[in-house]
Amino acid sequence: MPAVELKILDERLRGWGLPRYQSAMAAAIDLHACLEAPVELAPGAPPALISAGFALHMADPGLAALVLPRSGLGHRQGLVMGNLVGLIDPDYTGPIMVSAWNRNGPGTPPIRLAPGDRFAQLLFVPVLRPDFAVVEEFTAPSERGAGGFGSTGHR
Ligand SMILES: O=c1ccn([C@H]2C[C@H](O)[C@@H](COP(=O)(O)OP(=O)(O)OP(=O)(O)O)O2)c(=O)[nH]1
Ligand SMILES: [Mg+2]
Repeated sequence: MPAVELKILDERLRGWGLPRYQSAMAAAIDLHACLEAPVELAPGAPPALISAGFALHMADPGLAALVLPRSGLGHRQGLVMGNLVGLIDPDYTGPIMVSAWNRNGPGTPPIRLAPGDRFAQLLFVPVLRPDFAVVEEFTAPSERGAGGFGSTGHR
């Protein structure tokens, strides 16, 4: 696949590590928190919008990227995304931003983030963009029909 253009917006990334896969088969690249100073995310506080310090131009309608929590931080510490999943469009050329949210309940300690911390990850995904045929009735029968939301049971 052709290389995706990437612009470094924060020179500190050159020291922290340019966007890269952390292992031979890692699916996502880790994002560094491009902060000026450490921040504390208090439980229940609104998410903080933090730059990942670079911009992309995927320029391919068949491509997009998702901003996801890192499993360890999300599961153990409660650091997740305020938008749950961030979507980066292939025509977006601004800084990759991460909505960092402490999902823990009241009375728990704040989550501390320091400049350069790897605090989220970016997963590239293929995108399908079908055209739509507006119809009055669906042409083909469907075994499921309108059944959803647990209609097939639990066991
Ligand atoms: O976590 C995120 C989510 C979005 N974006 C950027 C890239 C994305 O392409 C753009 C728009 O995102 P989205 O379409 O999800 O948000 P919107 O609220 O619909 O904004 P817009 O009206 O600009 O499409 O914002 C980020 O940098 N980080
Ligand atoms: Mg949008």
